[in-house]
Amino acid sequence: MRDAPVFDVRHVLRGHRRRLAAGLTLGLLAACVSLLQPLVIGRIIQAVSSGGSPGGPILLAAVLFATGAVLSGLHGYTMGTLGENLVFDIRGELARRVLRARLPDLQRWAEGDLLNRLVTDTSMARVTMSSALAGVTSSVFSVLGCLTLMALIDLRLLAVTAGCLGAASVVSVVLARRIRKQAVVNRMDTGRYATAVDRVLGGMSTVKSSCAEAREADALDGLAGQARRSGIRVSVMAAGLSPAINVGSQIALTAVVAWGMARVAAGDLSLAALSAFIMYLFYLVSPLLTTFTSIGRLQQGRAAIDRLKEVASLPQESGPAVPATRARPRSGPAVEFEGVSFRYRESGRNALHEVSFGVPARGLTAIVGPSGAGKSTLFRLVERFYEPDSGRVLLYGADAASMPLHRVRRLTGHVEQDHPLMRGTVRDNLVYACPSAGEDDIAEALRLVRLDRAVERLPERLDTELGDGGRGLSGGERQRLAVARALLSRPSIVLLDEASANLDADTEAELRGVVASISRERAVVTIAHRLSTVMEADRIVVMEDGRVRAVGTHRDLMRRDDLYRRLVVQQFAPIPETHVLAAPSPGPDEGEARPAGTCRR
Ligand SMILES: Nc1ncnc2c1ncn2[C@@H]1O[C@H](COP(=O)(O)OP(=O)(O)OP(=O)(O)O)[C@@H](O)[C@H]1O
Repeated sequence: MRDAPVFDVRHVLRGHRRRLAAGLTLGLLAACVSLLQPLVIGRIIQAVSSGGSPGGPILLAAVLFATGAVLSGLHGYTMGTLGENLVFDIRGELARRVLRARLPDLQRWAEGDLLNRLVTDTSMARVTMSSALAGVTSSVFSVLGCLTLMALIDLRLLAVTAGCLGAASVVSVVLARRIRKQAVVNRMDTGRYATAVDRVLGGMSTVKSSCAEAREADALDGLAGQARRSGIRVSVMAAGLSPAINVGSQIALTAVVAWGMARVAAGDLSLAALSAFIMYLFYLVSPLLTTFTSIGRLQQGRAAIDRLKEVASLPQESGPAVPATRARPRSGPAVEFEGVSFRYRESGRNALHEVSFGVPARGLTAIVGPSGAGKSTLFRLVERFYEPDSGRVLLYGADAASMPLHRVRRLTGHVEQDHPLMRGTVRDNLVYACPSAGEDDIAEALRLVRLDRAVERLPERLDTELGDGGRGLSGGERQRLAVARALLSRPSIVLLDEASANLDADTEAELRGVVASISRERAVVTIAHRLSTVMEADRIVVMEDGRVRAVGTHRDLMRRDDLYRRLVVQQFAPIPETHVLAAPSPGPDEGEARPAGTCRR
């Protein structure tokens, strides 16, 4: 495992230095041009009052207005595209880190929360970077320019202005900090809401069949209300930014006019200088307001970026993430467990204890045992989703821990127990692990799992769209499609987790034939609760409480392993007569509609 390298906006900004520099330069030029405008307007007034021709200054003013408009448009465009490019990079980097994250760490995250961060928080970061960054950069230049020109006119009036606006600025800075804290809370509340929505959408049929719609709607309302309250707190604080600056500037204006006029009367200051100063004071207010409201928005964006940093810090899988090439198996057993012990971090006890057994390079190896015995955990270790705490997993004699990850995954084809399919067409699902598969290979894989006729009957055949989890196919068809997908990439080791769980007796018998034929040329390891599917396996590994209890053939194990014998007997025992004959005694309301209120869900 390796930790993800530091993810920071500054780090991401490095790749966009030129555009940033261009944006800042344009902002600076736009500010300079707008600062020149009062000077030229002064010259127009002067020309008119002295009876001269104002044509020249008017033309200059027109040029300045046009140049200012073009420059600020270009500045907005440059900073806007900078924001979009930055967020594009951030999204790409985050997607790569999520895809390469270690599965156990990733699975600790609620899917809804992760989705909310990747979509909503990145959008928020985009708004921050495109509009708020543009606002801050251009307005800061205008503020600094105004202050410089005001200082040149009269330092003492500037001190009064700075005193009044400085106090307002301190209030605004304090508010901006609080906005960030509240924005973090609001983003978390929104994340909780997204998680709850995702949970409900994922279990919609359970919600409906449990009559839980009203309960879930109330729970969602509660979470939405929480997000609303924290959102309102952010808005209230953000709304306080403008009044603080407005009040500060009004007090400054009153003080400057009152004291300035007194000084004009005393002959200490010219009326022209006071007018120019007041004009700049008016000019100062708008960029100052933009600066602080943009800072407020930047703080909200930083809250979103902080949440993105948490996603980016997900520990990454080790091994080079290079395009996979087909791994060439060496001789020897396909898989060997050597004294492997393993405990899930969340769990108090070991899922596997000192497990040792081998899987030959050819043939069918079955793993059986009661629920929770550790069977699926073995597959997770072979695929290196998890690393053993002690012991080794060897693939064709090489320690899987020291092999490049893509090689381990290329060696194996895994049919998982749950959700083996994704939204997309039948073809997308089939060629997922082997996008270059040809039509003949696809047809052959479908024929092998006896799915060819079922696919022919679909409205768009291979191009029929499936819903989430493969909705649109029956459970058995989904399972066979997942097996076909695993076979299509021609792995050396096929891992089938409960691969026959959803099959009817005929299809199960057919699939058994398929498994037997593919196991002639590769290692097939299958986990099955239905022992009928594995009785012909070349070797059967019996697991109990995370330990290997016995290894042998069906005949062997029937003779010498109590647990195996019990599992077989339980499965093939006839249904006791009491279970067949004993019907539930009729209740008082038998045949009548269930009275209202009986369902207390
Ligand atoms: N992600 C996990 N986090 C914590 N504990 C887990 C996790 N997955 C499995 N376990 C625990 O590890 C043990 C072995 O689980 P495993 O899924 O390997 O059993 P199994 O034999 O495949 O069971 P089944 O036949 O019911 O699928 C169980 O006690 C289970 O509760």
